[in-house]
Amino acid sequence: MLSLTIENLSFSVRGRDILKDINVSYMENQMSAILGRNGAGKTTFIKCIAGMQPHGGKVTLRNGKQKLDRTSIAYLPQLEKVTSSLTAFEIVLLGLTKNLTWNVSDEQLEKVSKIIHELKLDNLSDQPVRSLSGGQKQLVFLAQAFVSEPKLLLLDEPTSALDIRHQLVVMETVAEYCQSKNAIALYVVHDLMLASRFSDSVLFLNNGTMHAFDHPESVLNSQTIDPIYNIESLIEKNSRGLMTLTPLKPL
Ligand SMILES: Nc1ncnc2c1ncn2[C@@H]1O[C@H](COP(=O)(O)OP(=O)(O)OP(=O)(O)O)[C@@H](O)[C@H]1O
Repeated sequence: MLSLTIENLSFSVRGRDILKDINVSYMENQMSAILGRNGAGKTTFIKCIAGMQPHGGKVTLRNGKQKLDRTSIAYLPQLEKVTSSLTAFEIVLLGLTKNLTWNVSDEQLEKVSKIIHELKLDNLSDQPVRSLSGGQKQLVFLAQAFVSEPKLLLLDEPTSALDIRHQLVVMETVAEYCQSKNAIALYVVHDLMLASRFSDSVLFLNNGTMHAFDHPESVLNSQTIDPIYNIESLIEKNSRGLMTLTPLKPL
């Protein structure tokens, strides 16, 4: 059984606490949203887990008794403007850089073709990524994250700048990946309704501390949300039992 355990995770810069004593754990097949205001520490949190940021405390990714290292983790940064003239195929191939040499093997090319096919990107394969739409780019970079078959996906705002349909496509693709590979996905997101729809748990960070960590239905309520964002909101359940949030006013 795959598990990710985070104990007393802390990070400070010049005496300022950016993250303080975060304790959370996740099990395989789980998707979990990381929520909080701008500057709350969300990106720093997933960078620490990815091993990209020196930190205090302990992060342990384990499959049964076996400890897994960074090669089992894929990190997808916030997509800035992509200006690369590499093709979609080449971008996905770069997801295998840990194992790439000057000679790319048929097996590696086959892996790339397979994931491109699974994400229905075949007809974009030869196009430079800079020519693709935001949604298409996001899927290409997800394919890059998937191609090494990581056990832990860390996604920083994978749905930002996407229309509603592409948000659903991306989130469903991640959910299917977690189920089929018995993986864990943590994703930073600002859309609370998307978090409620695609999470087994949500972590609310507030000024670098853990404000709440629980099932979405226990956490996504006005008592938790309003003080964090300093707003007044109306939160209701619709006929399908899913959350709807109407922001009423800033306080
Ligand atoms: N290496 C660093 N040196 C100095 N300050 C840092 C460093 N890393 C993060 N910070 C600060 O820590 C705070 C949290 O940053 P972080 O990017 O993690 O926030 P965030 O919740 O992801 O924000 P956003 O929603 O705006 O993307 C910010 O004030 C940021 O400036």
